[in-house]
Amino acid sequence: MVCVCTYIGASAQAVNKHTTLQSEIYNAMATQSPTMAVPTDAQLIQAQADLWRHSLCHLTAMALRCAVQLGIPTAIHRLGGTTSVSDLVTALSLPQSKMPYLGRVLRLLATSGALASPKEGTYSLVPLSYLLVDGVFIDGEASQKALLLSTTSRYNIEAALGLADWFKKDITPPPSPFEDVHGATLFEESMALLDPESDELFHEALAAHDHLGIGTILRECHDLFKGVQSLTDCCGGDGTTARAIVKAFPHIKCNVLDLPKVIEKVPSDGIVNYVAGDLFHAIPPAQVLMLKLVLHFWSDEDCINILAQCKKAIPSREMGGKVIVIDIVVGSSSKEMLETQLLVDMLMLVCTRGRQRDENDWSTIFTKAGFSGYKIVKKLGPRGVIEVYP
Ligand SMILES: C[S@+](CC[C@H](N)C(=O)[O-])C[C@H]1O[C@@H](n2cnc3c(N)ncnc32)[C@H](O)[C@@H]1O
Repeated sequence: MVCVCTYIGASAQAVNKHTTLQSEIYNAMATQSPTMAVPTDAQLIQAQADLWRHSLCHLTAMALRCAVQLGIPTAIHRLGGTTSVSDLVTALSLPQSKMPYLGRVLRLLATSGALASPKEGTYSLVPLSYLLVDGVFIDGEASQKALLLSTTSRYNIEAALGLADWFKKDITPPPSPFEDVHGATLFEESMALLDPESDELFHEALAAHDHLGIGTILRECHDLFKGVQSLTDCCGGDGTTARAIVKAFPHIKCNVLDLPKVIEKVPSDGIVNYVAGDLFHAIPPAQVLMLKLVLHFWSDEDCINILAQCKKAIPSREMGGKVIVIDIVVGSSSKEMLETQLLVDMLMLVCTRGRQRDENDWSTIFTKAGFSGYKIVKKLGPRGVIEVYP
């Protein structure tokens, strides 16, 4: 690294006009950041390009949102999986005059990996965009359209725009930036009162997010359920996960615990036993409890309280007692995967009071809740499947 002072000193010795100008620029930078090494010309050009990318990447999300709102993934699917821009314009009944503009949106989406472009001017689905096709079915309804539309909704964007103001306020316990900006809490009555349509979209998005992947877990972590006689899925909603478990392991007796307002809307199915309650107060006992995509929604203190309730509801480790936690475990050798995990953590920061945790965080919480040990059984993409032992 070249120290600022040395660099400026060297520039000052040069005599031509160009270097004098450069020296002035470097001097101005050095005044602002005396410890930062002055970037070279190549670094400056790269830094400017990187800055453009960082400050404009929300437009990739907006381009994807626009594609979903126009029904592009579904249209490509119906056209056989690959299509030209002109066929897409016709299929979507868009004005022909918009064809060049649509081509530019599709080009960005292909470059960012949301579509593929097998040859110039043609576009096809990739697994990501396949998840945005209407009615796509993989181990159940798998379309993630609602998730995309909710994370890019004006409510989420406005909450993120309020982040700097939120940091300056000293309120204990802090509301989320979402609550601070909108005066309503995601997934609660206040949001339904503020905007029933968006509240419905947020719930649809949550269900889409939570339901995708149980089939993979059951296939990849078969041993997790070996010898299990009974299981309570805590915060199991409408029982989608529990029914999938019973389908794969018919001998397991499954309970689903959720709030009364959720359970009263679930028709009994003769497959799963639905229990209305609050996991902070009492959990229906079982050999194994499952907390799938639950704890990231809560603070560390709440997680410890929830896990302490779990411990009361299971038998000893020798009797097969355990809690299965399925949640993000932050940390990956892939920069892209780590960035994904941290972006989801930012989503939690902006919209909820929860957070994503690394292995160290998880270990601390398990110990504080009185558990004797844990094992990360499998990492599935950004998530980990963890067994926690009493
Ligand atoms: C994100 S979690 C559900 C994730 C779910 N386990 C899955 O993987 O599909 C949301 C659920 O937690 C439920 N819930 C929230 N607070 C609860 C509480 N105190 N006791 C029981 N259920 C609760 C909500 O009603 C909602 O159904």
